[in-house]
Amino acid sequence: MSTADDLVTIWTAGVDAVIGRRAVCDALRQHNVMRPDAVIAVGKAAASMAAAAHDAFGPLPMLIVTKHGHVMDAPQNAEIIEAAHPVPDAQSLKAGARLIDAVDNMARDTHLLVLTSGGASALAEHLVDGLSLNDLADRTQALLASGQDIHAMNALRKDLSAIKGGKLLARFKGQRITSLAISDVEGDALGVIGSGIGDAPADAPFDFAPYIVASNAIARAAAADAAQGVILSNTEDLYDDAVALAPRIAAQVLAAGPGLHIKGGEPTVILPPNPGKGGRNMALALLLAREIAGIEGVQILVAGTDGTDGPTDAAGALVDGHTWDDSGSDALNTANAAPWLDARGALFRSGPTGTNVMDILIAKRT
Ligand SMILES: Nc1ncnc2c1ncn2[C@@H]1O[C@H](COP(=O)(O)OP(=O)(O)OP(=O)(O)O)[C@@H](O)[C@H]1O
Ligand SMILES: O=C(O)[C@H](O)CO
Repeated sequence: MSTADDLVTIWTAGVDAVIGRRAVCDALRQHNVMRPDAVIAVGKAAASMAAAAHDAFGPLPMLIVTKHGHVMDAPQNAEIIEAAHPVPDAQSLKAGARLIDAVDNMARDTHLLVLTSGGASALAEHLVDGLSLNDLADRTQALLASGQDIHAMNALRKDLSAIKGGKLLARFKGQRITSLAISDVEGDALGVIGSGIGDAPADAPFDFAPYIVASNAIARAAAADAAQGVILSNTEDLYDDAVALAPRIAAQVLAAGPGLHIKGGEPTVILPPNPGKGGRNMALALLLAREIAGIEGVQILVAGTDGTDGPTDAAGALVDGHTWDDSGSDALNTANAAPWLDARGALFRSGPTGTNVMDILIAKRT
């Protein structure tokens, strides 16, 4: 097996350990979750998470809200709304209205199972008074280009929303909510994942049982287990601007001997006006390619665990000492890493994965 295959194999082992269907299936068993009366699933992993509920309990009233193209595992009886990501569209508002309608109409003895995963912030929305869809789309575009981290972005999103930050579940008049979430945020807080669409207000009158069922840490541990080589580091420290991260990561890898480094998190990027095509993983990969240019025996894979990096069809990229040439500077300045990396065979396409635990980087030095 080539080194490139090794990195993809290790990354894939990490992602496989946190697939929605598997994570929810394990959690339902571990926490002895009783059969719910209804299921609401929102996020990029919603279909996969909902499939586990169907596996465990059979057909149930189910509403799934997910990103276009991420419906592969959805149970047949489920109502499915596909919406845009990362910038909300009219479908996101349709999803928000349906979620409100569904929760409002639940009977007093209802046990509701809520399944949340990353992407939910964009995929479902009900606007506060005075805000239009265009306003929301413009504000979201500006936020995404600003280089702010997800905690800062979602604090703002909660203020603009009538369903985020516990507001959807505050409407519930039933008996019990079990809320299972796959975390794609630093610190794994339910109130931040999907801007807290699966969270309940502190004074909720119903029984509320929240659990985080998958995370970046779990995926990285599984990746480390699957690796043959020596693991030199396994850390969740990809939380900075990609421009600042690249030299730090390269220095760490080059200073260490042969072996593997695994990193998790979510780098940020500041986009120029009218950016080209790319994502934060591709931007980081391109910057790393420049750092390791001409050096033999180093390979780095960095990719989003949901299978899509920014508005592209690839998860990320795999670079080595031969990837970089000076035309890469232009791709960096115009945020156009996707076509540049694609032309060099460096893009990594996994397809939608059924999970979303931020990004994973694997660096190998031989
Ligand atoms: N041309 C580009 N080059 C680099 N990064 C880009 C480009 N276009 C968009 N991005 C970045 O892609 C990010 C959105 O990525 P993506 O669609 O993978 O969502 P995400 O952050 O994983 O979403 P969520 O957290 O909601 O699941 C934004 O932070 C944005 O800055
Ligand atoms: O949807 C969101 O808000 C992000 O993916 C974080 O969960």
